[in-house]
Amino acid sequence: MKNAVVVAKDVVKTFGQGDTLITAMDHLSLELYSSEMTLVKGPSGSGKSTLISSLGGLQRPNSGEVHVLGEAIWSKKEGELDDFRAKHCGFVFQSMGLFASLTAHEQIVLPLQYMGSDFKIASKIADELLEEVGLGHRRNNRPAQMSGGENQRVAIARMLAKEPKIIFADEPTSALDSKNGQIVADLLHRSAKLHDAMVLCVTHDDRLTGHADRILTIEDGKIFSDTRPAKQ
Ligand SMILES: Nc1ncnc2c1ncn2[C@@H]1O[C@H](COP(=O)(O)OP(=O)(O)OP(=O)(O)O)[C@@H](O)[C@H]1O
Repeated sequence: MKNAVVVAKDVVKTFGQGDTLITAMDHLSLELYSSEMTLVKGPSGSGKSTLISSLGGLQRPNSGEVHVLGEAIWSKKEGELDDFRAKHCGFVFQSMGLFASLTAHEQIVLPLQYMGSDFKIASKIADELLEEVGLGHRRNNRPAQMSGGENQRVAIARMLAKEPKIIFADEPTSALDSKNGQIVADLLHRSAKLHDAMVLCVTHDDRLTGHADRILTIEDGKIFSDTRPAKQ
C-alpha cells in the first residue's frame, strides 16, 4: 500500500458548550492516498464539511493531529499554514468566487502570475486547462456570460492550474444539471488519476458514485463505513 498523503489521528471538533455542545468530529482517524478519489457521504449534520475543513487547514480541531504531505498542519503558524494551503491544496466549493470582471482565461492566468509565473507560460497553461474542461471556446467570456456549470468548470480549471496534490471538494455538483454534473465528476476523477492527486469529495450526488475509488460514510462525527466499490 502507498504512503498516505493525508493522515488524521483521533481528531475531535466541537461547537458550542454545555447544553448546546455539538461534537462534529468524534475521535476520527483516517488515511487518504494519492491517485484516489474518495467520496464522503452521510446524513445532514453528520460532520462531512467539518471533516474537509479540519483536514484542509481551514478550521482548527479541538484535539488530534492532521498530517498533510508529511507535515503536521495544525502545528504551523497561521501564515505558514496559509502558504502551505495555497501551495499544495485545491478547494472546490459550490460557489467558487470567480471575479466578475475577468474572462475565463484571465481567471486562471492572474493567480498563476501572482504565484510568480511568466505571462506566456501562464497563458499556455490556462488555454490547455480550458480545453481540458471543455471550455476552450469560452476563453474570452466573463462569468455573467456563462452558465453555473461552465463557471464551475472554470473554477476547477483555475484550481487545477497550480497542480495541487491534495484536492477537497464540498458538494461540487449539487447545483449542476446532469451533463455538467457528469463533467465535473469526471474532471475530479481524472485529476486523481492524471495528476496523481488525492481527491476527497463530500457529496449527496449518486452520479459521483461510479467515479469513486473509495466511499466513506460519516455518522455523528465518526466513520461508519469505509468501502472500495468493485470496478465495472
Ligand atoms: N460554525 C458552526 N457553529 C456551530 N455549529 C456548527 C458549525 N459548523 C457546523 N456545526 C454543526 O456541526 C455539525 C456538523 O456540521 P457539518 O456542516 O460538518 O455537517 P455536514 O455533514 O456537512 O452537513 P450537510 O450535509 O447538511 O452539509 C452539525 O450539527 C452542525 O450544525
